[in-house]
Amino acid sequence: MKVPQAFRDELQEAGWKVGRSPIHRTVTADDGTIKLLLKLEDNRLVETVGIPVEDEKGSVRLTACVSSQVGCPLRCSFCATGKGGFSRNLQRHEIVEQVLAIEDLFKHRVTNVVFMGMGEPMLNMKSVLEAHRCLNKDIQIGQRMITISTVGVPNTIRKLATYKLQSTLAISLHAPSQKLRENIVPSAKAYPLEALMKDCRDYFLETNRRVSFEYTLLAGVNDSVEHAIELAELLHRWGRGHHVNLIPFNPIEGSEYRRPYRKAMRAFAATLESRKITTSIRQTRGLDASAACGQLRNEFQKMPLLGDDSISQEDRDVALAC
Ligand SMILES: C[S@@+](CC[C@H](N)C(=O)[O-])C[C@H]1O[C@@H](n2cnc3c(N)ncnc32)[C@H](O)[C@@H]1O
Ligand code: SF4
Repeated sequence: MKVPQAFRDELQEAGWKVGRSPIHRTVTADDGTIKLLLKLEDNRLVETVGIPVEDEKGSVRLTACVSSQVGCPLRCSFCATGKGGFSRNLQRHEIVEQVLAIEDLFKHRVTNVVFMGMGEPMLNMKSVLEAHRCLNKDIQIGQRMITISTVGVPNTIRKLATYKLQSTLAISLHAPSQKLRENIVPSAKAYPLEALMKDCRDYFLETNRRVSFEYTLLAGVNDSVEHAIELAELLHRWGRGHHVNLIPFNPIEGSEYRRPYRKAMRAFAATLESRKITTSIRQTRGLDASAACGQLRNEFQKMPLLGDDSISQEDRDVALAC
């Protein structure tokens, strides 16, 4: 697909060079998932994943999993991106061109976009919202087909609510209690769980869009039936009709975590379902393509932590507080 003219004009007006970052590497999995590394103008590498899924009628849904930052400063304990360090925020055209690269590679329109690649979108809200606008208005991807995933950055969910997007906000929760969450997600210290849940409830009241919750299952850490019961109680305290997406841990190099057995994942899901919380277990795709987020980039590039000044002092403070 060609770069849309409106997008090209917009970039030129803004004084940006209209170009496409070349593909540095692609890795293709047996299930058709393709992970690619784009080489940015400053030689930094960023990961994007294309995930094709064929429905019963034979039509293909193509999801682009895009990055919002080069690396991530938030250092969640199970995430290869966090372990690889942080370099800089992506600009809007660097986000949009990931989608175009996926379209070119698959020779198919991208139907869904998820901000679940490298980086924390809410630490780069301005570019993410500009890219969102471009994907929706210029590339004609429906707002409801776009998901923004965040581990939670103070004050950003309230701000996002004011835009009244029709897109899905997904919160990476990973634990039903503050203590456990802090162990898994260091940035939770700066944003207590109850404050995060309150902001999610307010987001729903403001936008009428239900927030969905992601929960990466780590064997022996957060995957017991007791954890599921506690999670159901937490969610019911803060609203109704929640959806939880369980993500089996994708092993990363040097990690102490393990992926739970299928039986434990099913028991966790059944416990939530029996408490009226709709639950899905994310199918692991492209595992054979070193698919855990950030892993491929780490193989090709080591980066300095917070070594760049394109992140604002405010965001840097949040990152360093973690
Ligand atoms: C890479 S993050 C990017 C978006 C945002 N920073 C966030 O945390 O929601 C997207 C999702 O990938 C998940 N993730 C990261 N590393 C993972 C791993 N090794 N195994 C399973 N899920 C992982 C995170 O839990 C998060 O829900
Ligand atoms: S899970 Fe998200 S917030 Fe956490 S380190 Fe990875 S990219 Fe950053």
